[in-house]
Amino acid sequence: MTIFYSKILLVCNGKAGRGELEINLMEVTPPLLDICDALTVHKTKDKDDAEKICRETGQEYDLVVIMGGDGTVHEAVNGLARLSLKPKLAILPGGTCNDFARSLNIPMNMGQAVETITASQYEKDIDIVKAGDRYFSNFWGTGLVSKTSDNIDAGSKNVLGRLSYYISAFQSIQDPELLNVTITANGKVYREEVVMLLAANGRSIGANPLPASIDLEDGLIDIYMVKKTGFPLLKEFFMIRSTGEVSDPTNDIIHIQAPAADIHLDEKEKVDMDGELYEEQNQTLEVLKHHLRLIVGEDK
Ligand SMILES: Nc1ncnc2c1ncn2[C@@H]1O[C@H](COP(=O)(O)OP(=O)(O)OP(=O)(O)O)[C@@H](O)[C@H]1O
Repeated sequence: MTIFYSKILLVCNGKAGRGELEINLMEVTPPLLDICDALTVHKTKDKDDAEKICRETGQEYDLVVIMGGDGTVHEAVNGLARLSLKPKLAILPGGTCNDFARSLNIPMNMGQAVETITASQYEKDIDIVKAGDRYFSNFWGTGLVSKTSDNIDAGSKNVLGRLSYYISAFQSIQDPELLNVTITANGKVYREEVVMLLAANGRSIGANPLPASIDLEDGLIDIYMVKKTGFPLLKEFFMIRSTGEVSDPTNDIIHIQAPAADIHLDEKEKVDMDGELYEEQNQTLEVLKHHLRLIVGEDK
């Protein structure tokens, strides 16, 4: 049964992906027009534009569709998460990695992706994580994760696409820096020296599947503290395997699940949230259970 919308806002990132904006627009606008009274298309002119339009006008729409990559989705989530009346959200994979779209089982083919909206078969109320005064839908990471994103230059990302993530990861892996972290979660305190700290809500990073136990609807964030001795395992996980499973009999990667966590880093560090870089030292993460309603693809 097709749902009919009164007003749809389509926000597209003109700079995302491989410059295929016009082709993509021609593919997605006719089917979207078929399921609504009015379709507004907003092409971002600059960074932060998607966040601003979602925050300022999101309440006027019953569906917001983001056609862009994880950075544009991150902006939209930050614009919509703080609204009292939140529209439904749909993602069309117009970026390079499209990790959040992958986490939602949205097809990577644009024509098939728009069908997830027009067929309106599957929807989920998914968790969003509040991190200080920002929000993320997919992941928060520091150490190797943020170094990896820092090393990606826009040019190589466009040419090589997802491959550049592996190359960049490999480069930063020559010299893994150690971070001292203190995490308070579930009434316990963890003090660890790590090469990477990852808090995951979604199930994909750099187009790599993460462990299948991560769930977007469970009200919990999955935190991985990767010690130096866990580094070979991490490398194997990201570069060789792609099954989305991690086995760690030696406890070199500590995994906890919690509804909230206080993170203290001994020094201010670059933090990657959904592929966007921030600088943080103390950060409180709080899961907002079922905070946004998303159109999703069929469960695999
Ligand atoms: N019109 C614009 N001009 C400049 N920057 C923009 C514009 N619109 C969005 N941005 C920014 O461009 C960055 C990259 O966009 P986005 O993440 O959507 O694509 P991508 O990097 O190719 O995809 P992915 O993150 O999935 O690999 C984001 O930080 C976003 O905020």
